[in-house]
Amino acid sequence: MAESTKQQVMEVRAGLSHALGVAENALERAERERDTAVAHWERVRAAAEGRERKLAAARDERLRSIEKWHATELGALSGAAAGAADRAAPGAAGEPWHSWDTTPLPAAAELRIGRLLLPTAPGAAEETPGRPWQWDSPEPAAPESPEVPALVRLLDHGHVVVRGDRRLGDDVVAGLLLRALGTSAPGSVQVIGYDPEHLGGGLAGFAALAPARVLTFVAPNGLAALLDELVGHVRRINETVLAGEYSSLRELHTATRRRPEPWRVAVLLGAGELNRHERTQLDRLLRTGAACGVHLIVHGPEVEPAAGIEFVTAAPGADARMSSGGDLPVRLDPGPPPAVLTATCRQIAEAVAAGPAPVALDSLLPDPGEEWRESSATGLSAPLGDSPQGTRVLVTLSDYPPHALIAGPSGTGKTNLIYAWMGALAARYSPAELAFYLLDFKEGVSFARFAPGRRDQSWLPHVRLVGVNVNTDREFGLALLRFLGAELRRRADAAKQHEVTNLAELRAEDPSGVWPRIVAVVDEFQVLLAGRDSVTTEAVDLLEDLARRGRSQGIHLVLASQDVSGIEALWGRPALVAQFTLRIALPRARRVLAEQNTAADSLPRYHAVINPDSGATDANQIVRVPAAGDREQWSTLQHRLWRRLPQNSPPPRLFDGDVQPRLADSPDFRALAPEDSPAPMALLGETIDVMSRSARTVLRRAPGRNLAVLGTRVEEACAVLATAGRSLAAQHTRDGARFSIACFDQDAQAAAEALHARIPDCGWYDASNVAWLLEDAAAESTAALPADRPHFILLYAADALPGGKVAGDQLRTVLRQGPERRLHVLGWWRGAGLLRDTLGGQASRTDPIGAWVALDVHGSELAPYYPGAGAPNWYPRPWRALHFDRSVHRGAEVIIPYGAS
Ligand SMILES: Nc1ncnc2c1ncn2[C@@H]1O[C@H](COP(=O)(O)OP(=O)(O)OP(=O)(O)O)[C@@H](O)[C@H]1O
Repeated sequence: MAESTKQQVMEVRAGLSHALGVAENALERAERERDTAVAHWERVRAAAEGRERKLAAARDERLRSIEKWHATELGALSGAAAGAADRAAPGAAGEPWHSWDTTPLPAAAELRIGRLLLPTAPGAAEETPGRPWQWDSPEPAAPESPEVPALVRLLDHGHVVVRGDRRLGDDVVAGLLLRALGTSAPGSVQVIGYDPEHLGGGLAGFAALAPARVLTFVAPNGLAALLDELVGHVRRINETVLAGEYSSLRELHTATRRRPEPWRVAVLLGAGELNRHERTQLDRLLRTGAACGVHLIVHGPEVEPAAGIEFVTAAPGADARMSSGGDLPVRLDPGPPPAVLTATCRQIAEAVAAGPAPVALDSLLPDPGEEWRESSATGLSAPLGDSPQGTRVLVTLSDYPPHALIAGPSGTGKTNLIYAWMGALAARYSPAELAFYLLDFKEGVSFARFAPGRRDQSWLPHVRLVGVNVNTDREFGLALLRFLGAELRRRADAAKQHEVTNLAELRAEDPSGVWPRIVAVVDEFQVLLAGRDSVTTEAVDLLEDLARRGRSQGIHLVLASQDVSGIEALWGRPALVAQFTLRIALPRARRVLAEQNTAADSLPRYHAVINPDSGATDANQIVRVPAAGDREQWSTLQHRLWRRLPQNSPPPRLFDGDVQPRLADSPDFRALAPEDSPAPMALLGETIDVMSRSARTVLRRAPGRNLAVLGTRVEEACAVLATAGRSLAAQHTRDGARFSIACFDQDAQAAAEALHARIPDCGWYDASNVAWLLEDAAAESTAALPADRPHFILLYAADALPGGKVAGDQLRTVLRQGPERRLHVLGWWRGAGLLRDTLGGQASRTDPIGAWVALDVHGSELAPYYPGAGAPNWYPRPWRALHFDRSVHRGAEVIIPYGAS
């Protein structure tokens, strides 16, 4: 190969290697530059990432703090809302149904219908990403934030209109009503239902309230009347209760703590169209009712939004709304469980039927140590209780009103009212200022507590007389009236003497005299006036006189009656009734107030209408009477007053018609002493009188001075003869009189023997030897001169005298002629006709029997032994006898034989 070629190859090679070298250098440089650029990029990117991270961290941090703040703030707000709700709706107003119970509150509360669904923080809503906020969980699981109840204002605030789903709306209405009832005192919420579609079915769960009239229904056509009535209440309350002084009952309650009117909640259900009048009245009530405690719950009729009206839209789930909650969803509570509803209604009805808790008697009394400070010179005044407005109601007896008429059906508290009144008077006036005379014609012993008894020896110091169990002894009423009549005359005489006209003046003129005002209380007085007989006639005359003239002499009558007949008994005597200007009516009392005055019809239990103006409506005062019936409470007062009495003060006279008096207790018997009086006195029994006096017949030396006891009742006949025998014996020394007893009835043997044993040297005769006695007595009776000592012959069953005509003639001789010669027969005949036989048959004269005591013998049978044409008015009754003595009596008197003593 040529050199040049070689050369050329070498040159090419050199050129190539040079070029390669250059290229390698360039590559190397380029690669370095690339590395530098990559490193730079890497740095920039790292820096960028770092920055991004920092920013994200900062953002996250910020977000977290925002969320935290939000959650805290929301929690605090819902906590505050829940707390406020608890305060606004405590107890039964807000408690869930499962733990619900009634809790009467001092003031009206807001009422829960469900709960407000508040927004919650996003952290609590993981399941629904993408939504910044969510409504809290519809499940009943406890929400994160405290539950905020949805509350509506009803009582004392406004009205509630429920719309939307009918069934859920019914639940809202039921819940609201139950909470309203459960948060107020029983009876203070009255519900009136208008349910034309379901005829009350919409409020069926509340049916238990109906008997207590806490719930009433109006008829389907009664809406207008109901609205009119409610408007009437609003007008009346505005005029007479708020009377310009308060703007609402709520304000009145806040100022005085009193609530004189109930809340009236009218529930209007159904979707009927309202007519113009109804619409106008409804609008009136919506505007003005709440201030007067008249509230509407409307679930049906359309109502325009207005202040004070809460609109609740019932819907399931979270779709319910209430107007005061804005857009916040409401989850409504279910309706109250039926068991809770019925149990509560029953409990409320029972509480209403049982009436309000009694007030204590102490509330009427002055403080201990302050008793007996008042003067009765011008009248007697004492509180009887509080009015519904909380003011004291004073009851006065004076010149006007002088007398009182009290009426109330049995069990309404008439006796209690009398006790309370007496207690209030007795604590204020001393016995020198006030005296009570008490008579109870009711069966029972209600006034007995005022007199000493076996268990309690104390008595009410003012009480001078207590008559109990006198329902068959109308004569005792008469005796009281006679006694008061005599006292009236005594006072009138004293007034004349001092030239004064009334008690106040008499007391001023005669400061040392004791002139207490007398209050005579006659319970069930109509018994006294029942019957067309001499007792009624005389009682009415006496009553009339006392009522008319007693006023100025300080004698006050208080007549009480439980039934209308009591008042009717007086009704034919307008002049008498007119004097009884103080009228007291207990619940449902009839005729005691003026005819148009119906206040007693709507009186609650333990209340009374006090009316000092003859029952005129304007003078009504309602009073809540305290409980005075409780023996404990009463005896505390009685003992307190009794201890103030001076030692040895006499107890009152207690006349108990059920108790047989004892001869040994008779003041007249105890006063007897042997004195050989020419007019020995045979006591016979106790008279029915204010003073405990013994009936007597005087066996002086005069024709007819014999005594006949007539009737078949052995025990009573023996009691009368024993009384006569013992009292006669007590008036003679051992030899001062001769006593002979003859007994022809086996049943009377023991009693006759007992008397025989009590009388010293008393002769004893029976069928075997009575002939001697009669022979002897007949001879004495026809002797020329009277005996030097009396001879009392006591014959038991004289009609069974043996010895035929001879003995009969002898006895007749003794009866006719003996008394003039100091021989007196005290005989028991077992019938009025049998006595007539002894005297000689139908045509015979009866004047040998100057005195008689009749037992179970009818008045008509006594006619022959009674002067004039008539017969005494007498219907036999156990352990009572009729006594008549020609020498002293105008009419016969009822007596009570002395019992075994
Ligand atoms: N104001 C009252 N507060 C509490 N209890 C009362 C009150 N008034 C009466 N009661 C109670 O009611 C019952 C009946 O009362 P009360 O005997 O006075 O009636 P009444 O009208 O006299 O009845 P009756 O004529 O049948 O005797 C009693 O048990 C009594 O204790």
